[in-house]
Amino acid sequence: MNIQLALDRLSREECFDVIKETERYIDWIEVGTGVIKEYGMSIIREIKEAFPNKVLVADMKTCDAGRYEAAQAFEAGADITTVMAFSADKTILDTLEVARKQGKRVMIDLLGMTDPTRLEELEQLGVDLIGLHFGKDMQLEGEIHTDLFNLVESYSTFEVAIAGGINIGSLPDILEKSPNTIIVGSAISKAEDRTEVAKKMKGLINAYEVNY
Ligand SMILES: O=C(CO)[C@H](O)[C@H](O)COP(=O)(O)O
Repeated sequence: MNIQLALDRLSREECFDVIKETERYIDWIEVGTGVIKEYGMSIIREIKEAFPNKVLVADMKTCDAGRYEAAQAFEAGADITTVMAFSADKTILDTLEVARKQGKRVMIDLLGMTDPTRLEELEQLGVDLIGLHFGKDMQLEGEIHTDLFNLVESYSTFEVAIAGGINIGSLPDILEKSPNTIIVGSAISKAEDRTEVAKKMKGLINAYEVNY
């Protein structure tokens, strides 16, 4: 099970600080949408150059012009780019094609998605990696719940990531659902001792995997 460190609402310098302080305990690095909007593709390039052995996720949240945006992200060094589940099928197919040609991947972000038939369609389109997502603004009114997994429980073909305010308190319930990747942003990046929080979260994951 991977930890994907999400870098959101951080300056360029803070992004590097957070990675350096936690790199022993994280597997994937996500350059957040807001950070990409602030610094452009150059921050993806710089982070990949500095940490070439980490899988780099560009949280592009693409919803149109898929071919162009996927190429942009991959050219900058991303290994995975994100595309919204509500996008047109053509957008999703185009991004998957660009990814396949370059040996890269697309993560489909299910933010706001409640329609199980869309999952069926995504599977038929060839999607293999999806992100369950309890959004930042939704977090102001509640907490992530494992009900999110209901959307994908009848599918064994998807590799599943999950995001949305996951912290040390909510991690044990999430672990019970055995996602492939746990995306953690503010619980680590805004912590006083980031190293300690990342270490504890990785420790909980390792302990769960040993006993599973
Ligand atoms: O995609 C995102 C926001 O749209 C974040 O990367 C994701 O929600 C993880 O961050 P946090 O743990 O702070 O919620």
